[in-house]
Amino acid sequence: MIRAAILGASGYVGGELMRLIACHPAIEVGVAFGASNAGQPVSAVHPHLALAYPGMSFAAWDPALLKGCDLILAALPHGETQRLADELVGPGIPFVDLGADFRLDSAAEFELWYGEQHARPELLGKFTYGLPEFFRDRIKGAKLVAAPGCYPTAASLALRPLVEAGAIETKGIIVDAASGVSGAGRAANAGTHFCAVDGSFRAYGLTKHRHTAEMEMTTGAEVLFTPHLMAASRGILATCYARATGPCDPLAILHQAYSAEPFVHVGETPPETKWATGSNAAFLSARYDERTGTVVALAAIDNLGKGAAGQMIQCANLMLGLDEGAGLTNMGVYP
Ligand SMILES: NC(=O)C1=CN([C@@H]2O[C@H](COP(=O)(O)OP(=O)(O)OC[C@H]3O[C@@H](n4cnc5c(N)ncnc54)[C@H](OP(=O)(O)O)[C@@H]3O)[C@@H](O)[C@H]2O)C=CC1
Ligand SMILES: CC(=O)N[C@@H](CCC(=O)OP(=O)(O)O)C(=O)O
Repeated sequence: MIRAAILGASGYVGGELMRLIACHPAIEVGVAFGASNAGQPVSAVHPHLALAYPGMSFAAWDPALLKGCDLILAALPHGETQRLADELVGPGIPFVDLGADFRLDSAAEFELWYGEQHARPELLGKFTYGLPEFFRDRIKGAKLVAAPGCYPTAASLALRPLVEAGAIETKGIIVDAASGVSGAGRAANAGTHFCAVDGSFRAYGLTKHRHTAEMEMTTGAEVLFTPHLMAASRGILATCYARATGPCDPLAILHQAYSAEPFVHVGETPPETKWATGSNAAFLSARYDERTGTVVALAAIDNLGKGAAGQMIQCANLMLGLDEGAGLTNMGVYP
């Protein structure tokens, strides 16, 4: 078995990684690192995983514990992977990072969107962007992969084939996307606790959300992105609007682009976040509106699935030469 070290294992993404790995035929958890939860039993922090990890506790960070591990999966707060780069990159163990630290390949872009200097600019560009549907060949055999998070995954899956087909203009694309609250991590704050979210719906990060940079990098188009917070635990729905270059059939373009993709379903029915809950699936649809000359394209994913842990496992499978879908065969949970 391949032994995985998970950093941030006590968080929401970490828990989802451990849930997926519990059913993975070729990967097991070698060590699960926590920070404030170091020393706690896994079952105390992730009670739903009690049967899968009896007797396992979260370890405090110690790079010596990476010895004997064949894979590193990091789901840490922003900035932590830059700080730990020597310890994580140095040993040459295949490493999938879910943080945004190494997703962009230019220090200037990073500074522009994150408002801070990158601590390890020489490592930018050494990571492969972990969106298998577009960069599968580069991920296969890569040692360092930076997997995209939830919003860029959803928007890029919906838009990139339409840009590539020349069906939409590459200026003025609008992405309105809504996320479940788990997208903000386990710790609640004034904007994410129950009373703030229950029965409400709000936009945030107007015009400057940092994920805009990744959407532009992956689609090659100019994007105005507005994220919203929805009163649900999980799920992302991205609704994307673009001016058509002429009459087109965007649904046919998406069908063709993803016909061989194991985790992408293209259909006529506008997708719902709930279809993807607990799975690595992405559900897409699209229309051309003749009256306004607009294409509307939609993508629904689970932010913790295809938007996080599922994507990381899919990348790890490719990096390690395993079956791409290993450990990811479960369908969504519904209702
Ligand atoms: N939630 C989502 O849907 C998505 C999240 N991401 C990204 O994935 C990463 C993790 O997100 P998520 O799981 O939601 O976050 P959580 O806040 O739920 O979990 C964070 C994890 O990191 C640990 N941690 C906190 N501080 C440190 C530190 N200084 N050093 C080492 N470990 C630390 C925590 O340990 P402890 O709890 O023990 O203190 C916990 O295990 C973030 O970068 C996020 O932006 C990307 C895509 C989607
Ligand atoms: C609901 C919510 O707060 N979502 C987070 C996105 C989480 C995520 O995917 O973060 P990274 O891809 O940057 O790692 C946000 O908007 O900041």
